Amino acid sequence: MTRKELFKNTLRKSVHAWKLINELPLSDDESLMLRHFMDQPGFLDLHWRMFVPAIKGQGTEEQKQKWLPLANKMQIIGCYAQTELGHGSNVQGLETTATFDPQTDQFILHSPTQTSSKWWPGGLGKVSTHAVIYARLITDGKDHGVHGFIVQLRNMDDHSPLPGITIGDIGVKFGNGAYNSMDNGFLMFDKFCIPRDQMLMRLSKVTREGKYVPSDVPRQLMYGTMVSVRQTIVSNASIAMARAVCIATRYSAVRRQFGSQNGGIETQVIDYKTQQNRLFPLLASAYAFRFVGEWLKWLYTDVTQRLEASDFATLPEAHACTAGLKSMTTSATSDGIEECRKLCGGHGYLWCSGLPELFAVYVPACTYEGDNVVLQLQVARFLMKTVSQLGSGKAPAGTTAYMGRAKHLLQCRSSIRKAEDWLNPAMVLETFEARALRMAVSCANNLSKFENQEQGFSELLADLVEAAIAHCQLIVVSKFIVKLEGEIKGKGVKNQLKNLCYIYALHLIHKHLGDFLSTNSITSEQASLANHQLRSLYTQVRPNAVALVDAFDYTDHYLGSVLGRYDGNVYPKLFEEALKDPLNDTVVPDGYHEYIRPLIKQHLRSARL
Ligand SMILES: CCCCCCCCCC/C=C\CCCCCCC/C=C/C(=O)SCCNC(=O)CCNC(=O)[C@H](O)C(C)(C)COP(=O)(O)OP(=O)(O)OC[C@H]1O[C@@H](n2cnc3c(N)ncnc32)[C@H](O)[C@@H]1OP(=O)(O)O
Ligand SMILES: Cc1cc2nc3c(=O)[nH]c(=O)nc-3n(C[C@H](O)[C@H](O)[C@H](O)COP(=O)(O)OP(=O)(O)OC[C@H]3O[C@@H](n4cnc5c(N)ncnc54)[C@H](O)[C@@H]3O)c2cc1C
Repeated sequence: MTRKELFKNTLRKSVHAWKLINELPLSDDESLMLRHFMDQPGFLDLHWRMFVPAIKGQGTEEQKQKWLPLANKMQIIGCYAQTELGHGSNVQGLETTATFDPQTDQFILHSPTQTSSKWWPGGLGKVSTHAVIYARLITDGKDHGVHGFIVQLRNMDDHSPLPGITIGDIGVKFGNGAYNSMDNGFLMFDKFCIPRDQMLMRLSKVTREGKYVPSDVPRQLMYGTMVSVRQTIVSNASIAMARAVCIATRYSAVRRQFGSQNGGIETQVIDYKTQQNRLFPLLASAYAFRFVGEWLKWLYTDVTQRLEASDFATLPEAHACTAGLKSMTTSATSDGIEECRKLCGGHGYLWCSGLPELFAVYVPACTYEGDNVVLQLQVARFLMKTVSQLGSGKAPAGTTAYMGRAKHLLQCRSSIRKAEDWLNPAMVLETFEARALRMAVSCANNLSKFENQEQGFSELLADLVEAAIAHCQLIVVSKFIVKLEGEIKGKGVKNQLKNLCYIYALHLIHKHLGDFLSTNSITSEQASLANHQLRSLYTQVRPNAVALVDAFDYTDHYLGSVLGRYDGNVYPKLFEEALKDPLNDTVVPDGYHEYIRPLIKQHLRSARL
């Protein structure tokens, strides 16, 4: 499809989905499932996942009563317009202004520079009638920082932009199809007025007289919508990883290369240890991200209930966990999808493998809802704070509880003696805890050598990100182990999950061996025992690998991959797909008479001469 056709088709699908949700009707969970199978980014994502939650989280009761019924019936369509041309990560650096005018009781929204143009919001370019806009609030000449506002963008009769608003699509993005179904947009305000009651005032307020009343709760609650989406992105990472792994695993069982003596049957590529060493950790990651996603959903629900009761104690941890896990799982999944493409050899590069589009549509997850490095630095700040409070009497809790055992973890030596010890959950956990704590403490020690903490932080950014990743990996490993300790129906299933859990942990040790050795969390002998155990786990997973991806229960239609077909009938179907290509509509291609024939004839003529 052309961009215009793709966009229009996405409108058609979205509206059809909305109709089904209402007619059947579907519950919230079923609607989410429908979105999942629609399988295309579109304006509904931003309306339901960001616009509505922003009003719910930051609006007053009156604002919710006014706007939510309209939004819930989709009589207005909204998006989340925060990022600008000049600033995305640095939210405090946004430039759009919202100046209160006491004469008219309105805010005047203005884009003072080109870099202040809103740039990127999904659904903004062509669809949304409304947006939650983030802008600097100015009253009586004083800048109070960034706040949210509900703004109507387009005329409800003919969809034209309201006077004072310039709006459009930012253009084609990475890949063919992929995220181009979405109208990511730009927006400029030219002294555009909105009534005062359209500032989202649950946190801070502006009175009729123009007095600014600051929030009596943490101002970071304004970032709550991002926290909520980051949490869902972790579960989505598992879905995307599982999809790529399903394709690569099934195809690896079908594909044969080498290994036959005198014309016998060749080896299935899945039997090569190199293939297993690249594929099985990704299979394990798909499961691991699912379990940590379930746990994160619980954590998010818990913090939401606490916030409603004005208990803000766990907010920093919820922020660190959602930010860090969003970052870690999306980076691993993007890399994993690309690895799956390579695991499928040349055919993985074909569009009909399903992997190129999956990669193209998935990879912006490393950037949206917070650049992955910027988010790990938030985790690092949280860790540095926690380390600095050790010994102050305030015991670290939740995912940093292990830091409370700093004395032991800083000096303990791993008691792994034989390869099977690497299947001991306590020993594995302690190894990850020691590595994470030692990396964090080492950063904190290095930071303390700087007179200026912020300067030190800047200097040590790369180390801090590594410490943050180590902490996040510990969370994933620990939640996998907790899952195994819970009730799992069927001994066979439990055994398979156990194998995957230890593959996940041991492959991380192998991949980050430098960290584990340099922090003395393990010795090189213990590292080689881990490798030995990993190879043995691969052998145990091998006979069940295809069943473990069949368990994701993806239909062929959803996978959209010739290589990942359930029936393994890959080669005839590759031919079928090739023959569908428009280039094969004619035997002699368009352009032959114009370019190829004259070229060949010229050679023939010169040959005769
Ligand atoms: C084959 C075809 C397949 C098709 C498949 C289709 C499938 C598609 C898959 C996708 C499906 C669904 C996806 C879901 C839908 C996703 C839609 C995505 C749309 C994207 C939207 C966006 O991107 S919106 C914009 C997001 N922007 C950001 O994330 C900006 C990042 N920056 C920030 O968050 C902040 O500025 C930053 C945290 C970096 C710093 O903030 P700042 O105010 O400067 O604060 P600091 O001074 O650093 O910190 C102050 C203290 O506040 C703490 N803190 C910061 N943030 C929070 C928070 N959120 N909550 C709580 N506390 C917070 C911070 O830690 C500091 O604390 P301290 O104690 O003072 O140290
Ligand atoms: C597909 C897609 C959809 C989007 N949808 C929306 C939407 O609906 N609404 C919306 O408001 N926004 C949206 N965005 C914008 C998105 O949220 C931002 O692009 C994202 O937050 C990153 O910000 P940035 O572009 O400013 O990156 P930058 O911050 O400019 O990042 C550039 C580089 O600088 C590095 N960097 C930046 N700051 C630091 C630092 N402090 N320390 C170290 N390194 C740093 C980053 O790691 C990165 O390598 C979308 C983006 C994409 C790609």
